[in-house]
Amino acid sequence: MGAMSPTLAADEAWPAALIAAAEAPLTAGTDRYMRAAAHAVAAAALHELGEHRGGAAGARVLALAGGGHNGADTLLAAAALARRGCAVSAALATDHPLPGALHRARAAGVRIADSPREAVGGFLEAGGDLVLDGLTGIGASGGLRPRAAALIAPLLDRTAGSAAGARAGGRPFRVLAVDLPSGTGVDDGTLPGPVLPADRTVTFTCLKAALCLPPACRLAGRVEVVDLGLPVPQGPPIVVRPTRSRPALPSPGPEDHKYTRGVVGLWAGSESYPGAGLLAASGAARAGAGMVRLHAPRRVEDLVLAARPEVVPAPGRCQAAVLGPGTDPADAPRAVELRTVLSACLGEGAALRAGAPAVIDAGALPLLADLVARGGRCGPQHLLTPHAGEAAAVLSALAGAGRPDWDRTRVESDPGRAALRLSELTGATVLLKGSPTLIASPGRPLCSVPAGPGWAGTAGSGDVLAGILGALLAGAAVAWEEGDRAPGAHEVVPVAAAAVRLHSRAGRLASAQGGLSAPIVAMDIADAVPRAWAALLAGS
Ligand SMILES: NC(=O)C1=CN([C@@H]2O[C@H](COP(=O)(O)OP(=O)(O)OC[C@H]3O[C@@H](n4cnc5c(N)ncnc54)[C@H](OP(=O)(O)O)[C@@H]3O)[C@@H](O)[C@H]2O)[C@@H](O)CC1
Ligand SMILES: Nc1ncnc2c1ncn2[C@@H]1O[C@H](COP(=O)(O)OP(=O)(O)O)[C@@H](O)[C@H]1O
Repeated sequence: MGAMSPTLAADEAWPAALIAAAEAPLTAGTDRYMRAAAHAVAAAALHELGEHRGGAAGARVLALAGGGHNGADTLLAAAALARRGCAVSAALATDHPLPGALHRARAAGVRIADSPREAVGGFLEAGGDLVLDGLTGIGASGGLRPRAAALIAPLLDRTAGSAAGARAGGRPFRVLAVDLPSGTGVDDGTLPGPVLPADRTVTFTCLKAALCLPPACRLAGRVEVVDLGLPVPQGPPIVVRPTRSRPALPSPGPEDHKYTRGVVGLWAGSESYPGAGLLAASGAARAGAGMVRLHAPRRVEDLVLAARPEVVPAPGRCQAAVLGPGTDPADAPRAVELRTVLSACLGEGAALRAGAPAVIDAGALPLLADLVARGGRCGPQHLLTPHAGEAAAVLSALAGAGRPDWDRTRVESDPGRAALRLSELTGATVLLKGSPTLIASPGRPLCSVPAGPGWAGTAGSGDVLAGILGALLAGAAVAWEEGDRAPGAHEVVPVAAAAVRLHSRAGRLASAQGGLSAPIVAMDIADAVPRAWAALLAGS
């Protein structure tokens, strides 16, 4: 291991097996790293107790510990809290805890319960303050085994919502997860069984997929990545979660003009959903498109031009197409028009430059599924933007007769796999929208982009995103056109991620009212894009 090996990756996740293999040469035969992990957990616990009850002295803490190193971290953290004056009980889910850690916990005054289940009951009856969840870490597989699950069951009863939809709020105690919430699918973010939602997770060295991918990541609370001095695994991560890096936003210079900034061709809106045309046009215009050319029925044109006189309702060259926001599948002539443009983007026909970048949204997704089922193939420059229901429909359409079907519930319970599968089947870059939005592109790690506040999940919000994507894609496509080449996934994903980050940040800024979050409408998100742009460029 070279001296320069990084020891912290706060935005990237590797599979558990690679993490374990990278750290094994250093951790064998020493408890130095577990002590460092325990120190970080205890510090976070003291912070939680400070917020929750004003201090640690006399606080009631319950440590749930399993038989692996994660349980040992937790017992050592419990010992540290006992030394700070907390009343700490440990409920063990194993007959074989790591002996050194158990001994130290006992010596520090941690009460090791003879009946772990009674210890949990006692914690609840006494109005306990903080649970340390150290049942399992990266060494776990499958859902929690019965003995561990029995320890969290009474705590879950005090947690708002069902097990799958549970959230940390609305209960009288805080939960701090060690490395990751026990029982989550470590490498895929699924929920194979019950999980105690955390208010906060202290994780070590790098992120874990369970902390980036829904539904598991929604149960992790605030995530903190701690540097223990252990090496980050070599090779590409499985998930990246871009929150710190500067996003791929263009910065036009004096030599630029509207055409070098990129023209968006927008096929959006219908008699039934006219507003989608305006929202998508606003997203594109606000996100720096040099020009937006609108292709829409007269009613939509009138609506858009009344609010956005800069939009051009005439055909002409464009660098990226946005197809489908608010288009009506029942409008047959319009479907033919969309299909022609879509076919050209896939390289079959002359309506648009062959292989032209495109955002394929809402009403255009079933048309795309049909084209791919007939042998068409997308490239990474084609961005599919389904929500879970639309992803299920496209996956089902492509699965073929007699193959196991995807439905919305299956997509929602394993969105990472759904996004990867959809990208594999189509060749496209897939943005599976939600909180967070997942981006899958051929040969790339999954990218998980945190969402704005829940208020951003409002009608038309996806139309605004489609417009923002179109603007950034058109801007990037100017260079791809000049080079007369199709871009690789490594060039497209940063553009897509930047657009989602802009949308999320705009949602957050629009919703912010005096430190709290208030309702917004989709147009508020479009209007806040310039502020979001500046905030992201400033690195704030
Ligand atoms: N090594 C070090 O110095 C450092 C390690 N670090 C920490 O160690 C963690 C990794 O430790 P680990 O490899 O021991 O695995 P861990 O996650 O504790 O779980 C294994 C235990 O759980 C059990 N178990 C398995 N599946 C289960 C299930 N479904 N339901 C219930 N139980 C299940 C399994 O039982 P078994 O299969 O052996 O019977 C075994 O007892 C890592 O996440 C980080 O926190 C850091 O402190 C850095 C320094
Ligand atoms: N809970 C949530 N928190 C934040 N953003 C969300 C949430 N749910 C959905 N979103 C975002 O809202 C948008 C909804 O898109 P979509 O379902 O296509 O809406 P529409 O078709 O009405 O425009 C997506 O960008 C999605 O990521």
